[in-house]
Amino acid sequence: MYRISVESHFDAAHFLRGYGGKCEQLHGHRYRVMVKVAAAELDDTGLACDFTELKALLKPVLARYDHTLLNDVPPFDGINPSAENIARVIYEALAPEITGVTLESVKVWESPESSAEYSPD
Ligand SMILES: Nc1nc2c(c(=O)[nH]1)N=C([C@H](O)[C@H](O)COP(=O)(O)OP(=O)(O)OP(=O)(O)O)CN2
Ligand SMILES: [Zn+2]
Repeated sequence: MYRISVESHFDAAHFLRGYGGKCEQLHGHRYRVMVKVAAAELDDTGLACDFTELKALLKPVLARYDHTLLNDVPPFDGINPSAENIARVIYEALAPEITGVTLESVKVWESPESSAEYSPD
């Protein structure tokens, strides 16, 4: 099995409703996002999945959230924009777009020290 990943980022503000601490206040992050896919075989070019194509699929998904207040952007107007929820929402947006390889997980960093990763199993 081959596993490959691409990374990108977006900048956004958020707050965590009901958190009961400092993160309930409006603040911002440069969110780093890693997408991992797996493939059993390589194509004739020797690629499991073209990094460029994968990044092109990720770009419009992250553009929905870049330079926004996440709490105003669906579905985060209804669920908290935690790193966990952001990772799952990005996974679910990407999954239908990815063909020929398996989308394994999406990982979101709020800071260099703090991240959440979502995979459906
Ligand atoms: N499991 C999670 N815990 C927390 C999340 C989250 O998404 N998932 N988010 C937050 C806040 O968004 C907060 O911005 C991040 O908290 P923290 O890393 O503690 O804050 P700092 O970046 O200011 O780090 P310091 O080490 O305190 O400087 C909280 N928890
Ligand atoms: Zn935060």
